[in-house]
Amino acid sequence: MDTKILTKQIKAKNKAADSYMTVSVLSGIATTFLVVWLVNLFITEQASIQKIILAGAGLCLLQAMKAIFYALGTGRAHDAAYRSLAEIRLDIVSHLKKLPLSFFQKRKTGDLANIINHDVEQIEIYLAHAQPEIKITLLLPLLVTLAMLVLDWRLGLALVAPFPVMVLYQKVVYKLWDKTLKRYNQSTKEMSEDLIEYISTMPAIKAFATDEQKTDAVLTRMRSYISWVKKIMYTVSVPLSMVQMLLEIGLVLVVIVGTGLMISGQLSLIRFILALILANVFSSSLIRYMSFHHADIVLGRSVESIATITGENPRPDYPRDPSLGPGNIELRDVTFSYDGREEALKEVSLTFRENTINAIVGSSGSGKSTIASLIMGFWPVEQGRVTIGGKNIAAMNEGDLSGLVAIVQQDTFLFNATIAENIRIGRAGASRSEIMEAAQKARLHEMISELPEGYDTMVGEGGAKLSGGEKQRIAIARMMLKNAPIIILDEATAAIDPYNEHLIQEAITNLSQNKTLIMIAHHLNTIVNADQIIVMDAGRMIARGKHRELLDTCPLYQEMVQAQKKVDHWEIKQSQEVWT
Ligand SMILES: Nc1ncnc2c1ncn2[C@@H]1O[C@H](COP(=O)(O)OP(=O)(O)OP(=O)(O)O)[C@@H](O)[C@H]1O
Repeated sequence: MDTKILTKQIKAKNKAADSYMTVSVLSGIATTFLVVWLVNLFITEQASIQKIILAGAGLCLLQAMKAIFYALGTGRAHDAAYRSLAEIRLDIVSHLKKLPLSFFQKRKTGDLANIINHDVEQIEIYLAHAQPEIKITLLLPLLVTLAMLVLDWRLGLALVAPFPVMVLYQKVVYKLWDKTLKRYNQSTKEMSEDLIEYISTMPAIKAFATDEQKTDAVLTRMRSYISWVKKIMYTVSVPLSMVQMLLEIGLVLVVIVGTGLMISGQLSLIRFILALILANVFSSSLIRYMSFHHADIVLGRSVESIATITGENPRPDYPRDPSLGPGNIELRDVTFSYDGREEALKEVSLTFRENTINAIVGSSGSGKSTIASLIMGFWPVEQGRVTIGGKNIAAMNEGDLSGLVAIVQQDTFLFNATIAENIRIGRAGASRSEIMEAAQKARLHEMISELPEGYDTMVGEGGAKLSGGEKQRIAIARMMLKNAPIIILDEATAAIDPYNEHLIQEAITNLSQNKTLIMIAHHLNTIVNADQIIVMDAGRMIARGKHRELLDTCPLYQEMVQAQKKVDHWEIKQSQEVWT
């Protein structure tokens, strides 16, 4: 959704609120006329008890109407604003879900969070407060000008004489506001990006307490934000007081022209009083209009930010295909780059046959995880193709693809919810006994049973209360529930204690029965029995075969096995040193 459509949707007429506000304004104007009529009665000595009671009752009624209809109008406006706010947030969130991962690579979390919180909030301010007020504050001067022209055309002209100057001045001021707001928004965005990054990297910041410069950088950003807040205050308040001055020139002109007319006998005192009251209403409501119009500019900026999300093209929504089955996975001449510059994969062609155990090995950065990401459809493949069961995944429905492939990543993401809820992510609606069965197969059940609250234990933010190995097994339990025919396992690089590693191996064996398994292996001893091992080097596949074949034919594989043996020997030596 682009800026224009979004603005139109936001500003869509709220007829009920508009009509209530109009009645409220008309009641206010009628009150003014009634007061003038009452004053006239006293001046012309025509006031009687009945007339005074009548005017009093009329005033009470009009004031009550003004207040009641104003409350109804703003109530409706608030109602529409909160509905609109919720709808826009839901639209953004559902749109985000459809966007490819490349989008999240380009944008920072703090920036997106700022748009969803701060920018969307501006829409509420506009719809609930500014929009109804802008309408009143515009309607009022219009009616007042008409009334003034009817009262005396010369006074009407005197009132609106400074108006053209004010319009010109306003144009200049709006440009200034717009420019300052742009910088202010940028500063808000940078500050929230930095703050979120700062909080999420707190362990690293603490670890480098003496040398770290991040805190200073965050403080500098905050100071810059505060200075922009101050600038915004000045750029709004100073021009507003100038506008006030310009408008009061109209009031002064009415006083001068009115006095002249009164002296020459062309204007009665009562009409002069009415003109002064009307001129006052005119200038005060135009000043309010100007200050609320500022919200219009803020809205424009917020809509622009929101459109940077909603205007992004989502992955095409292909229809679901019930005939889709697993089959072989093939990569044909795949060349892929994350940033359009460096190639992470170069002309890779390979096949993972259905129901086989496969491993991908290679040095760090050789492209192993990239192969997994492309099979998962996380990134679009622009050169070459990836097929499952002969069907190009680029033309598959997202749900279909996700039903076929499951991934256990190095960093398992856990929600701050209970263990049971975190496992249920594998299949919404899974029963308690299915969750427990999955946990048993993932070798988690014993550990969970020892917790005081068992499956209802909260895991903490990002699974903070669980160990790395436990988190991985939760991910495996999720995959058990999901029961996808293809499993990709991105083995953890960090060392896991032998007991946990043994449990994870058992869990993986349970998970991968009668499935196609692709392991991105860092520990070569886990893959000696694989049906196929792919050796990657600098984005290219340089060999493939079984462990024995590769030991005979692939020098890089031999080197890797030798290096692994050294590490294993070192680890055994280390543990012996500990025990002796
Ligand atoms: N999201 C990303 N954006 C930009 N470049 C990336 C991204 N992910 C990986 N790369 C780059 O692509 C190349 C291949 O990375 P990949 O993660 O596939 O390697 P890997 O073999 O899995 O490494 P490791 O064993 O360290 O996990 C590397 O040069 C890496 O820097």
